[in-house]
Amino acid sequence: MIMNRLATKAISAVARTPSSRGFSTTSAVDAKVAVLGAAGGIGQPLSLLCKLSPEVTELSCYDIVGTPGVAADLSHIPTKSSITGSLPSPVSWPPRGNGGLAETLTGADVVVIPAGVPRKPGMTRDDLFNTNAGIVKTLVEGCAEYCPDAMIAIISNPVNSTVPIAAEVLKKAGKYNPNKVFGVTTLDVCRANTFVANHMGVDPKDVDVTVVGGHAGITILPLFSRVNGAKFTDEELEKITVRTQFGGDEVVAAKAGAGSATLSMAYAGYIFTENLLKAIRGEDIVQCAFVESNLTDAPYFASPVKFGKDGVKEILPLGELSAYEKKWFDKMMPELKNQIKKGVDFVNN
Ligand SMILES: NC(=O)c1ccc[n+]([C@@H]2O[C@H](COP(=O)([O-])OP(=O)(O)OC[C@H]3O[C@@H](n4cnc5c(N)ncnc54)[C@H](O)[C@@H]3O)[C@@H](O)[C@H]2O)c1
Ligand SMILES: O=C(O)C[C@H](O)C(=O)O
Repeated sequence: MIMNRLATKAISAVARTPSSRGFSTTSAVDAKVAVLGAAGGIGQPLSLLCKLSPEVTELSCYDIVGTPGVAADLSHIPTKSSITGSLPSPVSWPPRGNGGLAETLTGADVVVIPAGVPRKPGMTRDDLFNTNAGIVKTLVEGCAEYCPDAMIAIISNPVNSTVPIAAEVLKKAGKYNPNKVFGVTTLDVCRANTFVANHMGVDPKDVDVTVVGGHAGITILPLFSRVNGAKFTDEELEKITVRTQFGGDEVVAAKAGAGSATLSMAYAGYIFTENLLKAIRGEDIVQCAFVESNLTDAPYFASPVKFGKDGVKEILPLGELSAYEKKWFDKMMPELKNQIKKGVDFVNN
């Protein structure tokens, strides 16, 4: 329930904000958000949503291409947040300062990372590892140097490996705070909510599915047994569970070589980010996230997490799984642990 209430509130905030007449005055405290990979399929709409958000006062967009244009474009939207766009070289919009990662990250409260290549049909998320592991490593090294206290929200796939990569990079730099590094699994929750609401014939805002595990195929485990009033035949439950686990593949297939989910991910990334900013401002927030965790014998696990101003405040108990969910849980664990280990080894070997 909590996440959906927040999602609804967040959307109504957006709906109010982009008036050509005025500027939102909702946020009381300055908050800088940096989007790394901001010129990409996710990065552009995510940056747009951040520019519209009353929770963001400063938005810095970074990519290896295109960000001066993205920033100049977004800067014409009449919301009160300031905006910059930087490339790795000292090129930025507006043309001042040194650009680069240093300017992008210095002073950031939240860093959101959708940088990296997306899947094509026939690929798994793990097939992205060779390219994206290095990208995430370099960007998080920048975070360690320029914004060691920021919360880091990782979207780049494979999330089950890129989050451990980020943690190991920060450990090496002596800057790791496990409460401030998260993999974004919100899109799995969005999909589960949408699919179950369609099944039940209710408004998606009235359901909030807990999704645990990781973010790849069978490591995604939606706990539909906890949805009040939901009734499934065995066949229906299997269908909706597998559809949630492989929702990403559905989009990759439909895009037919042009990438993976971007618009729904921008929405999900924005909800996650805005919730972090609300937590920083003192609201108690509960949302699912892939974090360092001792709930299971996997060192990282996605589950409902309570967030406060310093990041993770409490990882909520997993609770009891149904027999059907336990079957998936047992199947998922070896895969999840392998993908985590692959990320840890990438930095240390
Ligand atoms: N966590 C999730 O639920 C989820 C959902 C959808 C997509 N994703 C992942 O998000 C990533 C991005 O997807 P997309 O569709 O936006 O891809 P995209 O190719 O459209 O955009 C990626 C952007 O990253 C930039 N980039 C590459 N190397 C960079 C670097 N070193 N520094 C800064 N920027 C760099 C590219 O220039 C590009 O603009 C993919 O890995 C995809 O699998 C995750
Ligand atoms: O499926 C993908 O490769 C992108 C993303 O992880 C998703 O779940 O949509």
